[in-house]
Amino acid sequence: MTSFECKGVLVDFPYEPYEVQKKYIEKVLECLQNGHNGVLESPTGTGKTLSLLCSSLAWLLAKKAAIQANRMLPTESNAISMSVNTAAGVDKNPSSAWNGVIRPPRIIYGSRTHTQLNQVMKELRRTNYKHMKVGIIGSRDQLCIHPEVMKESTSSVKIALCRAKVSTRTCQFYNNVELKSKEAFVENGIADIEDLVNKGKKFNCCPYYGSRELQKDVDILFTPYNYIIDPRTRKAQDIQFSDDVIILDEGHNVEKMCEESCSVDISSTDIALCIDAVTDVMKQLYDEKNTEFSAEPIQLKPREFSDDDICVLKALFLEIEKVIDGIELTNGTNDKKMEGSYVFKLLQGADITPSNMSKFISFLNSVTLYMSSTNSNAPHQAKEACLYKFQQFLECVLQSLGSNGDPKNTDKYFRTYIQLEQSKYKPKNDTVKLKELKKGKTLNFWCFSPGFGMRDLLGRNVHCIILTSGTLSPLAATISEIGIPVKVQLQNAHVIKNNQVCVSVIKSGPSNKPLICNYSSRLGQTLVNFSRIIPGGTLVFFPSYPFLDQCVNHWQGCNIWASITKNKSIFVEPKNKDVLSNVIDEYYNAIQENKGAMLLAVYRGKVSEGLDFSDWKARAVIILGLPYPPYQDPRVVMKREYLDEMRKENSECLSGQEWYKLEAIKAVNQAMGRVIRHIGDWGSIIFCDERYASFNIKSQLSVWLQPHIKVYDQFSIAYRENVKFFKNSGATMPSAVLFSNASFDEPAQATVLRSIESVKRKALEDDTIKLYESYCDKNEEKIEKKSTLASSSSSNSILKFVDIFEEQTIINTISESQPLKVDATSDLKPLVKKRKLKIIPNKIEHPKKIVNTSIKTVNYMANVQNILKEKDAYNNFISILKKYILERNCDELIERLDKLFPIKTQEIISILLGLNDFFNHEPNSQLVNYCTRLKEEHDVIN
Ligand SMILES: Nc1ncnc2c1ncn2[C@@H]1O[C@H](COP(=O)(O)OP(=O)(O)OP(=O)(O)O)[C@@H](O)[C@H]1O
Repeated sequence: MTSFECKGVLVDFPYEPYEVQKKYIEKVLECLQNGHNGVLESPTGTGKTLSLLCSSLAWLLAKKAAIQANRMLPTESNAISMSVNTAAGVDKNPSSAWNGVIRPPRIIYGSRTHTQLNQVMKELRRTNYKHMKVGIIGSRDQLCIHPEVMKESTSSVKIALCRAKVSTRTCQFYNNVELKSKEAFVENGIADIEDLVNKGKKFNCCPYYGSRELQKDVDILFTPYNYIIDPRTRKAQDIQFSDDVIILDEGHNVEKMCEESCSVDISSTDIALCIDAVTDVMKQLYDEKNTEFSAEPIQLKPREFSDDDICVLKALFLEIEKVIDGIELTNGTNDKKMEGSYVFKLLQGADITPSNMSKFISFLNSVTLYMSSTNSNAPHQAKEACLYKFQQFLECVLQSLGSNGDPKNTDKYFRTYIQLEQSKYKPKNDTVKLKELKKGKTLNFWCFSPGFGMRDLLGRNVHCIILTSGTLSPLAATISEIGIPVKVQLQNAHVIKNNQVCVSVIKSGPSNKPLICNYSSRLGQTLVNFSRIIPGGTLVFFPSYPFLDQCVNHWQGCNIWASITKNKSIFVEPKNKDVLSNVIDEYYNAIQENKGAMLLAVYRGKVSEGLDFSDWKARAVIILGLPYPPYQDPRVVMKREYLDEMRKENSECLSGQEWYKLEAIKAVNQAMGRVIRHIGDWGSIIFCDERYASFNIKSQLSVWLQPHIKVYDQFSIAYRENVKFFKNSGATMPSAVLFSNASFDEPAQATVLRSIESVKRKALEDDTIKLYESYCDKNEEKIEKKSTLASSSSSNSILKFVDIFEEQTIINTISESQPLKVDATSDLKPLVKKRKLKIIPNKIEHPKKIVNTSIKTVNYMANVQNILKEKDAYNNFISILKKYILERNCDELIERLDKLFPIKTQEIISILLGLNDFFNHEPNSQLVNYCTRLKEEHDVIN
């Protein structure tokens, strides 16, 4: 543990701080002392979390001391008082007082997920501040311990059921909150969600409500940041600020979340279910009256509305349904783009206006409460959830007026978009007829300004907001989007040395054709090559799931997939997040088994953030394409249009096109940040797309990475550089320990490693060398074994042969120094000379064995390409071949070839005849006869 002074504040730190940490801490203190907002970027692994925790809590102690000192020693001239006041900084909201007593602020620490917060809490345990009062906010999903509520599958039903039990005081755990929550939840130590649940069970006390009670009195409150940003969640959780400091860690998604949390939609089906819900309530009211005379009256919550109210509500929903039905969509596009306030006009048609909306919302709230307390069967709950959804819709629409209730805000920051309803969920019962669904519409109310939500947050008596992440580049764009005044900025360098990262932009693939995302074959061959030299884990990012699927299908249909799997086990990020953890476990296991693994994932997906890919879990990230948002997507179109309008008013605002491009870059920055996770980590970032060579794109990538970028025109040179990198780093980096010897799940592995004395370090290096040798030996063995196979057997699959043709769109003679174009370990005759690759610590092995290659095949395809010239014609040739192989219809083959080559030169006839060489196992006499005939004709003519 070390202590140092920064801006008059004494900061205790568990390690000797890195230079970048000192800079970071200084900026945090600048924000806290002056009440200024900050946007701070510091790459992953630079120890942001510790810096944030130690600096903010050190400042909080100074602030508390200042409050105390001012109470005891009110004279400004007092030296002690002056120094603590300097450290504490300005009193931005001097009115922050509880019961007349000035209350110190809280640090509200928001991160994206609870998993990330658990990591933060682990870091807190390492510090001298671990004894400060800690709170955590969780949802009912995470904290509820009532067996009946827990077994429900959807959050909205859980909420409804919980609220019903609380309001009728039928939850024993809730009933114990008042008595037992202090005993259960207040004690020394940092309790995470799991601890709260365990304590709740032990004391029979509700962790959700119990922990909520105590949150007002903590020093630091951990919460997923949607609880801070989303106004509706804030309200539901009763989160109020009082001169508190808001930290939004992992804040690269904050802009999106701000927009999302202020956007809503409602569909015709939802309204139909609301009508059903109200009809059910009417029936219930009728039954209620009848049960008054039954022998055992049912316990009901006293309702807060009359029978007449509920009839009015039904009439209102019928009116809304009519209004939505009556919206005329634009011919052709079947949608309608309108200004934000259009929603108010629609609602006015059903007599819902801004002035009566709040009343209406609380009326809806009492109806849903009544429903949840009286009936809990599934269809009933689905309807109740829709009623709740409509209530949320209205709340969001009302909030669009802003804190000052100005209708101009709605038009300035929001847009309405109406489209035909996509049937997301089918009605389970007869309540909604299908034909009604078909003509249904969805009313989207979208916020396009993250600044709207951020300004709202800032206006709620907060001391300052610090937005931080490893990837906020380009900073100016981020600041422009969040739309609040930002006085403190930082873009930190990395803590790693130059030899720990290799960044290559590769402009062309192994076949020397430009690398760009459309060509799955070229990308596939690139991956085949890299799969041979990257040790441990490799992450490959794709711009979208459809493109990922397309590549996987294509590669599985040819030899690419098989070639990669010989070097690495391949895993694909599933769309369903429930199975993701299994896939990740298997990926980790495959890496531990020494063969290594490759994980194909999508930008903005689960793999691109939040999972641990330190050390061997990702020694390389391969970047494919540029993940622009879907250009035609209505929301993307409207966001671009919105920004262009804003740009006219404010030249500092991003234009639609700028935003669109930056969205792609931000996703890339996030994905490539997976590779270096701590000071001892090392790895390669490989951009497989020529567009990254352009200044415009390069200059938007994370600042720390830019000096490392090397652009390669030729694949072979980039490949060799990477071979060298893996050889050198593998041999010299201390953290290149075999993780099978270390605890795989321990994120602080690096820290442990760093503390290993130099003697042990030598042993680690030896381990590293062994690891490389084992990779190398295995690889070599495989190559030798399979090469023999390949040369001894003739092509056993013509279909594969055709695929190879398709993959190898260019077939030039390849020098031995070049990387491989085709996998020599495949069952096919290799098309090119193959270099045997061996990675050893001190030198790169040069090819020893050259597999006999079919130059004839190479030349053949080159000739076909030469003659056909046009890409379409060449593709047609391949498809004719494929079809023939599948269907064996020789007449059709000849007929189509005849058309494809209308002029029959000697060369063309040779080509056609030459085809037979590739049909080794099935000589095609018809083709031979056809060619003979052509030759005779040709000879006659000439
Ligand atoms: N000065 C230091 N010396 C040694 N270890 C440190 C130092 N600072 C932080 N660490 C440790 O380094 C590890 C990596 O830091 P951490 O993950 O907090 O970085 P980060 O920048 O917060 O990353 P992320 O972007 O993922 O939040 C942690 O285990 C942390 O305890």
